Order: sequence, then structure tokens, then C-alpha cells
Amino acid sequence: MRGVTATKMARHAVFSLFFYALPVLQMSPASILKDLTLLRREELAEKWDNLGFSIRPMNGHVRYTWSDGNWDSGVFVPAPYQLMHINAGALHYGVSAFEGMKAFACKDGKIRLLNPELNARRMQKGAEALLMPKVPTEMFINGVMEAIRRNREFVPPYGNNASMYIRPLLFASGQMLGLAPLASEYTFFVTVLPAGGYFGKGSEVGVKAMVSNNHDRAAPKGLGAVKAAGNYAADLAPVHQAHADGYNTTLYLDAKERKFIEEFSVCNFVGITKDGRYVTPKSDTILQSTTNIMLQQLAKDRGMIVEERPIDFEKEIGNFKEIGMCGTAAVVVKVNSISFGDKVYDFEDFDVISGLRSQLTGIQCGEEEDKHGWMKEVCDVVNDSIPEVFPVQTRSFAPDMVTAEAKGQVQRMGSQAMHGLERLLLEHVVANAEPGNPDSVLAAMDAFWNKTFQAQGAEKWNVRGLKIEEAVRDKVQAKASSGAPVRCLEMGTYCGYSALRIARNLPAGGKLLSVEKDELFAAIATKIIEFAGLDDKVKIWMGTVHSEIANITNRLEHEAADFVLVDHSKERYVPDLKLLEECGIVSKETAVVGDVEVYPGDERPPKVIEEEISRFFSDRAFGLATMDDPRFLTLTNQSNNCILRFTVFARCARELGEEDTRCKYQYYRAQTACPESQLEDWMEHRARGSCHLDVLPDRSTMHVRQ
Ligand SMILES: C[S@@+](CC[C@H](N)C(=O)[O-])C[C@H]1O[C@@H](n2cnc3c(N)ncnc32)[C@H](O)[C@@H]1O
Repeated sequence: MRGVTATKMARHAVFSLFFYALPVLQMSPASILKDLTLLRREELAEKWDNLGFSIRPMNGHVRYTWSDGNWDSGVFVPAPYQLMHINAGALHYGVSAFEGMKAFACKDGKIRLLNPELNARRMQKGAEALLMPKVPTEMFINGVMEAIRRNREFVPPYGNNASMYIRPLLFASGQMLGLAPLASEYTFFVTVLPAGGYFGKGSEVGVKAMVSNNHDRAAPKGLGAVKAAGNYAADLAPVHQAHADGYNTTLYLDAKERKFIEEFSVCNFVGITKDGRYVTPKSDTILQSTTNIMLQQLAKDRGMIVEERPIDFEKEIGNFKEIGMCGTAAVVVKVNSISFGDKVYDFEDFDVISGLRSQLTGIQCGEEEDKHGWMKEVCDVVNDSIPEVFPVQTRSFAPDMVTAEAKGQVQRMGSQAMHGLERLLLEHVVANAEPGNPDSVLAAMDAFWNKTFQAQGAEKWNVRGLKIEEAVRDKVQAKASSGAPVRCLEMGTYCGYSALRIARNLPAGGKLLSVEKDELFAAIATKIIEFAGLDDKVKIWMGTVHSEIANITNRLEHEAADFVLVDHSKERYVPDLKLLEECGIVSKETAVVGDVEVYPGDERPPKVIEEEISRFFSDRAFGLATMDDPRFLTLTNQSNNCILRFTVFARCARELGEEDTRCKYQYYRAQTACPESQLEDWMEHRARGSCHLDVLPDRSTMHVRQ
């Protein structure tokens, strides 16, 4: 199967994960592609200087899952989605803490990460406060480094203001109802994006701040000191109000006395007094900025006095000659003025803070000596000769592929092919097919695979599709008079190709439920189905048959399916079909079509699995129609097909007579597979009674006469 083989070849490191099918929306082509289309490097090249701070599609993110009391060994997820229960603790109770960090392309051609231990420790503090499992420092740093390496072509090059912004997040992805017990599953993931400074050249231009009088950011003894998601939600309304009032940001005072400086909206307050001291608030309710910690160290290195203490706004604000707001994204930005009621306090200078800022950014990109050992080397800046050796273990949905590749049995492909092929397929469909027209979408998919794989296996692929459609049509016809809906189930959606072929044969009211465990595939298939206008008939369901059995039976209204396509992993064929039988989804009347072909790049399934499949089907009322079936008009099978079809015709003619419609049909089938001269030759022999094809033993053709 071309697409899948190619995918397997290409996606030796694609991982099994769970997420939900995307919402069924009528979307414009542009929005269909929005979250799945990567910016190409050439496109980014022109933008490095003006990147700003916005979310862009990346190659993927690193994800670790905590369940049964342990963290797993992590996976790289080539998609920006996460499946979680609708009752996940993070959604309802805000059990979630994140981090912000940066990586830089340095002068010497290496990508380095700034002081990750500080962030790891801060997240551990957050985990403690929110009763989440701690992310060990080593795992935290490995995950961050892996996310950078996997996206290293998006790390802005040395020589501009941009950097790679990194967002690690820890949250309760498992269910929580009531605040006890704790969730049984937590997720730690790391996403990255190339970003310019949040405030662009803010350090020179400066911002206007206003004291927020009507809002408290955090309660005394609350969670203000934790980088908890909720703290940022609490800041949204005040900061948007500040924007509406003509300010860039807010400044919060302490919630108890409304007297002491807390922090700016998501940034620490840093001030240089007229007598040259570095002063920053000390409070249990503010989050300590890692940038602030490093700036303090640099100030101390210069012999400055650094004071971390409560700052009484009214009494002290006039003593500052420089004020900055600091945080990872912004580094430190000049504050030009702070307004409090009718009063406006102006701050002209920024020399001291600016000097500290330059020193820190100089260390970050390798221009200044890193005396404190803050920078951690990740890998070389993009360089095609870098061996792709990633230490984070991956859970591959096609584990065999790793071995097959190591043995040189499959082609090695670059990252674009690894994670981009299916995205490109979607782009190709949207660009070339007619919306709402399944035939046109299928033609575009065929054209894409043909182009990608130089038409290898094209014929086989098409015959496979025809076979599937034939079985569906039989069922549709059989049910036509009853008016009952036709129910179909597919295991293994991939990009939705067979789903489309099934669904285009379904009458109104017909349904196909297609189960896919890979989130990227499910997302792409969902969009392809929507684009083809078949989303009223097809539902893509994320997960495995085993995990989703209750949903599958519900979706199929507890009725047996008329047609089942078994096309997921061969070791799951029998267990999943047995489960479906037990639940009444597969019955004697169900047509089960499966594919037991071993494709190039696949390791042949272990003998026990092959035996398990044939044993299972040997005593079932339904058979497994397979691609090995000689009825398939593959090039290699062509002559076998011809022989077998003629044999079937000959036997039919002997038993029922040449004029019987069934035998005429068999002759027609032979005509489609055999050269005319060959048929004439055999017909002559038949007439003379010397055709050996007329006397083949029954069992050799039994299966073709079913
Ligand atoms: C052979 S492809 C499906 C091709 C698709 N039916 C078509 O013809 O266009 C197999 C798919 O099954 C998915 N898969 C593998 N194991 C699965 C499982 N246990 N449950 C659901 N999907 C699975 C894989 O992610 C892959 O996308």
C-alpha cells in the first residue's frame, strides 16, 4: 500500500498517541491548513528580524506522560494536539504550571539553552504547590533539548534579536472530579517557537505602565509565587483594560495593603535607585523571574548593591531613576512612565539596566564570557551533516520500522518526509481538489501518492480500493429494500483514503466510523473528509478499538456493522475482531475485509500472528478477503489471474454450461486479465478436450469462487 508503506518508511519515529478528532467545522482551505502548515525555512529567513511573538506550527513537541506512579520515557509528537479527558484536572481546576525559556544560536555555530536548571527547579516548586508529580531535572532538560533539536531549523540564526522560545508545561491530563482524588495521569510537554523579543526593540523604546487599582493578581499565601496557569488568566482582564486605556502594561500592588510593589503584568519589577542600587520586590506572591535572578548576579558582579525587599510604592517610586520589567521573553524592557491615579512618574534613564541587558544577551549568544556556566550546549545550528541521534526514547507505532531501517531494508528519509508527507498530502488536496467532491479528492490523493512514489504500486492500490468499494456496495444493495441504515467500521484510518472510498458508496443515513490511533493522521483524515464534504457520513474516532470499544458500540447504535475494514496493525486483527464479535459489532452477516499483505519496509508479522489470523478466519462465518487474493489485477499477478479466471470459467462451463450467466461473467473476467490470443488458444483446446486448465483440482480455485 503505497501511502502507508511510504509513511512507515518515512515515519520510523512516529509515535502512538491519543487525541480527539478535530471538531467538525466547515472550514475554508486557509483555515484547514493553518495549524498544520509549516513555514518553510526560506520563508522564515526573511522574517527573523521581525518575528514578534506568535504561535507558529513547528515539527512537533516532546511529551512525557505520568501514569501508574511513573513517568514514561517520552515521545516526540509531530502534531500540535493533545487528547485528554473532558474532565481533565487542568481544564476544570487549572492544575497546570508552565515555564518559559530560551535557546540561542551562538556565534560559534552551536545552539545553547539558557540556565535550564533554574526553570526545572521552578517547575518542581509549582508541582509541589499543585500536588502534581515532579518532573526530575534531568528529564526536564532532556525534554527541552530534544524539542529544540527536533525543531532546530527554526532556531533563529545568530545575528539578530530573535531566539527560540520554549514552553514546558506540566498539567493534570487525567480526570478529576472533586478535588480528591488526584488525577491518575499527568502530562509534561515541551513546545517551542521562534520568537523575536516580545516588545521588539522595547528596551530602547520603552513602555507606559499603570497601577492596577481594581484587580489583585494573587492572594496573600496563595499561588502567586507559582507559575500556575491561573495566574496568567487572572492577569488577562487587567492587562487588556490597560491596553484599552492607552497603556502597555499594568503594575500590581500587594493584595493585602495595596501598598507594596508586586510585579508588572507577567514581568518582574526591577529598579535602579538614584544612588545606583538594584532593587527588586520581595514577596511571597510573585513569581521569581529567572531573568531577574541572572540580572541580579550580573549586577553583583559589577559591585552593585542588590536589594530584594518590599518596596512601598508611594514612598519609594520617586527614588528610582531607571525601571525595567523583566521576563524570559522580553529580557528587560524599559519602563518610561508609571501612572497611578492622576499621578504620572517618569523615568528617563535606562543605562544601567541596558548595560546589564546587553551583558546577558551577549552571554546568551556567545559574545560575552559565560562566567557562571549558565549556557548549556544543545546541538549544532542546522547543518545537514549532523547525525540524527536523539537520546529521548520514542514509542513508535511502527517499532519494526526502526529495525527495518537499521538493516537497510527501507529508505532513510529526511524530517520533511518523516513528518511532513501527510501534511503535504492535505495541502495538495486542498490546493488541487474540488471542495465537496469526494471523487476529485480521491483523484488528488492518488495523484499525490503517484508523484511521490513514482507510481509504484498504483495499480494494486486502486484494485484494493475497488475491492473495498465492491464489498460496501454489495451490502448497500442487500439493505436497500429494508431502508435500514448501512453501518460501516474501519480500523486504521491513516489519511482517510479508504474511508472516502467507503463513504462515497453510502446512501443517505449510511455511516462509517473509522478508528485511528495516531493523532496527526486522525487530524489530517478529519480535514480531508470535511473537505470532501463527507463529514455527515464519516466520523473519525481517535484511539484504539480496545480503548474505544464503548464509544464504538454507542456510535454504531449497538447494532452489528454491515461492513468492517480491518486495516490497522496485524497483531490487533484477531484480538480486536474478537472483541467486536463479543460486543455484537461483528456478526455472521458482517462483511469483513482485511489486508494481510506485507509491504516493503514492513517486517513480516511473526509466524504466530499469521497463524492466529488464518486460524481465526478458518472457523468464522465471515472470511477475510485479502490483497493476496489472485483476483487482484496486480502486474505480478496478471498471468496468475488470467490462468485462474479462465480455470473458474472452464469449471463453471463444465458444471452449468457456457451460456449460464454466471459462466459468462467468469469468461468476461478472464477477458479482462488475459491476452486475446491466449484465450482463443485455450478455447480451442477446451473444444478438443485437451485444455489442462479444465482439470485443475478444486482446492486451487476454491477461494476464487466464494
Ligand atoms: C494500513 S494504515 C490504514 C490505511 C487506510 N485504511 C487507507 O486505506 O487509507 C494503518 C493505520 O492504522 C493505524 N493503527 C495502527 N494500530 C492501530 C490500532 N490499534 N488502532 C487504531 N489504529 C491503528 C495506524 O496509525 C495507521 O494509520
